[in-house]
Amino acid sequence: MCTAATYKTKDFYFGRTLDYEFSYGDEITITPRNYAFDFRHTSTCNSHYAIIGMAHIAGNYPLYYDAINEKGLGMAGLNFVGNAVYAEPDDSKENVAQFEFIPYILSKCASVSDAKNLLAKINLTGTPFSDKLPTAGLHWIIADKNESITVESVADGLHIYDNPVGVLTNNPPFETQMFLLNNYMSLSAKQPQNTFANGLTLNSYSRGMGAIGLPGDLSSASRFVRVAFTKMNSISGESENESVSQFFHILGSVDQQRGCCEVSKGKYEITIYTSCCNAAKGIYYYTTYNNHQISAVDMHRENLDGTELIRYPLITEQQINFQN
Ligand SMILES: C[C@H](CCC(=O)NCCS(=O)(=O)O)[C@H]1CC[C@H]2[C@@H]3[C@H](O)C[C@@H]4C[C@H](O)CC[C@]4(C)[C@H]3C[C@H](O)[C@]12C
Repeated sequence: MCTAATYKTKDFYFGRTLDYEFSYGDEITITPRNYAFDFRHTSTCNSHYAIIGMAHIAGNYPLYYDAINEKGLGMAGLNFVGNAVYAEPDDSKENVAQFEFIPYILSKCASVSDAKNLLAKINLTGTPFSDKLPTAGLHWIIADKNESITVESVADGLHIYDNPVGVLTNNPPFETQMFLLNNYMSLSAKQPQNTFANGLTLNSYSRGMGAIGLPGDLSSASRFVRVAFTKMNSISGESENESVSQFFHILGSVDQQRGCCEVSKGKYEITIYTSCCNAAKGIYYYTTYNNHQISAVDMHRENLDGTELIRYPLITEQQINFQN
């Protein structure tokens, strides 16, 4: 399972949890402006916006899971297994392989509005990266400081939805996730009023009773509701530390602990990493399952006019701050 979320204070923040039972070998990867993107079906793109995000690098190619570009646009891919259906290449459109969808959009678009225009010309194909890395069944969230959209490629084509909550999880399809929110419209951050029935006295005996009914399990549909409620009721200061801290708390509401989600005998899905990008400043913050200390890579501390990928392996060991 995975969850992506957006958050706005003074700056715009974008991130996700990556939940899985194993890691492909992920690195914070900066693609500078002059790295040549050899897109599979279209021409090579020699000059583009710089990108920072989490990627598995294969054959010097950044296979991004989630990233932002220097213009403040963010994009993340989340599992959509069983529903994702990609197209065959079509000569009348710009064919983009699913593994290059994030770099394709982030290298060319400065905003969601740009992305919408480009998406109208795109045919998303199932072309695999290699026989070792077959096609991943995903759907995507694309967001900037003003708006978010969800992109789903399904049996009847490519769908682009406005995403007014700015969150995404996995199955079922996004429209159904949004519809299911109707079931939770009476939840509140405030204490509830007794509307149960006339003539019966009921009392709020604990704080937090306005959100009784908020689902607590790890299913994708439940995480969607939980993170939407948490994010949309979130209040924090506007400073960088307060904003980043609050963002990790939002995604902390859907954190996955080893042992609670068995995917096959003895194998458990966990939150491998949690990311939080300051999309305005080009900073990628992250924590990992075993390291809750926030680490960060700032794209603007690198030469963004270069031609080679810049890679930072994840710091996965906890650094406990002993005070005595
Ligand atoms: C497994 C990851 C998604 C995690 C997730 O959504 N878990 C939820 C599980 S479930 O639905 O609830 O069962 C996805 C997100 C991005 C994916 C990677 C990126 O798409 C980049 C390449 C794409 C290649 O086709 C396959 C390898 C790969 C390197 C992908 C491996 C894997 O499918 C990743 C890492």
